[in-house]
Amino acid sequence: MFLLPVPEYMEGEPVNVNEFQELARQALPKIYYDYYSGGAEDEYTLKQNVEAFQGITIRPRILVDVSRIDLSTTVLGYQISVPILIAPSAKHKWAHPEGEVATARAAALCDTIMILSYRSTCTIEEVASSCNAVRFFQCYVYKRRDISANLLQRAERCGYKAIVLTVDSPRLGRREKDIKNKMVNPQLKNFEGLISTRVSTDDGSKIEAFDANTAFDASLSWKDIGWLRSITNLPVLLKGVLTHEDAIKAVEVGVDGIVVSNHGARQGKGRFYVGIVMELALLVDLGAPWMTDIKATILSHQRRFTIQAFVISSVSWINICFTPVVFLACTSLLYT
Ligand SMILES: Cc1cc2nc3c(=O)[nH]c(=O)nc-3n(C[C@H](O)[C@H](O)[C@H](O)COP(=O)(O)O)c2cc1C
Repeated sequence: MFLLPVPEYMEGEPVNVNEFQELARQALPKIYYDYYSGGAEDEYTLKQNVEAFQGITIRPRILVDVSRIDLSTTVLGYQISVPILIAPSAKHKWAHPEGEVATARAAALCDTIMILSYRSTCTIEEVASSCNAVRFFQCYVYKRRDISANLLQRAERCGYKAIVLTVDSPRLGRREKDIKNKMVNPQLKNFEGLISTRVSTDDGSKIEAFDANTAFDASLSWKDIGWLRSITNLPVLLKGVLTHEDAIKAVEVGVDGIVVSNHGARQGKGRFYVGIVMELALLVDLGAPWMTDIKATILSHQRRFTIQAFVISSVSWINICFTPVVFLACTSLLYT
């Protein structure tokens, strides 16, 4: 009988993804741990995200030759080793001194794509020069459009391959833990000389001013995709789509892909992950922050995708526009 070799276990090493979360809780100052792990308001949607994942089961088929498994796929034509991308997440330096540069190196090592957050703690240029990972750049649109244009054009010059426009946050979520911790948003290097990003909860401002609510352009609408197209030649993905109506609109305005996401329940009460996927699954942004078995998720995702293809089969162009991919966030917190 053939037995798989058991890797030597080092005392204290995590063997399950949930253990990383506990290690992070022990290692990080509470204010940062709460920032990374928290959700908006009463965290009801966050709990729903996690529970939805726990409810997913796999319908295994037997006697299939699995001696050679190839999980590689392509996203926007870029070959990656597994259908998992690193989702944009802000402020990696709060978890590790090397910040997003280390995350980009991890992406390169795993042969996948990193989406750099607009609100990163390393600059667009630092991350670009750190390794040869394929990188996308996530952005928000500020009232000061010149600032958004500045960052997008820098990303394009630095060889980022796509723009991921996050559209689920006309106003930022009210994260109660951050409010209680009196979290202070740092001045982000990408914005130096452009705008102050430093905001604190104890500077006399109201809770609504806690984050970038004063800077975000709440009037952003479908017509502005044209504006985005006019300032960049890169493909545009929309992140934060939660209904089939909006997915269809996204295709109509000519975006190159969508990311189904409720922002990890950080920006209010978007519909939770499984509910979204039952409506449509195109690019799937995982709704649970910590997963126990990534492979199981990919398999179940593919099964759901098949179901979705059936549900939306009358809208045949959707099948050719999108690649089924699982987006994973928080990777830097776990691995840097
Ligand atoms: C600490 C943290 C920061 C995030 N920052 C951003 C961001 O700057 N821009 C963005 O579009 N999404 C951001 N997100 C949302 C993620 O891209 C992703 O949608 C979310 O984490 C859901 O995936 P998960 O539940 O597997 O973590 C952030 C998520 C976390 C946890």
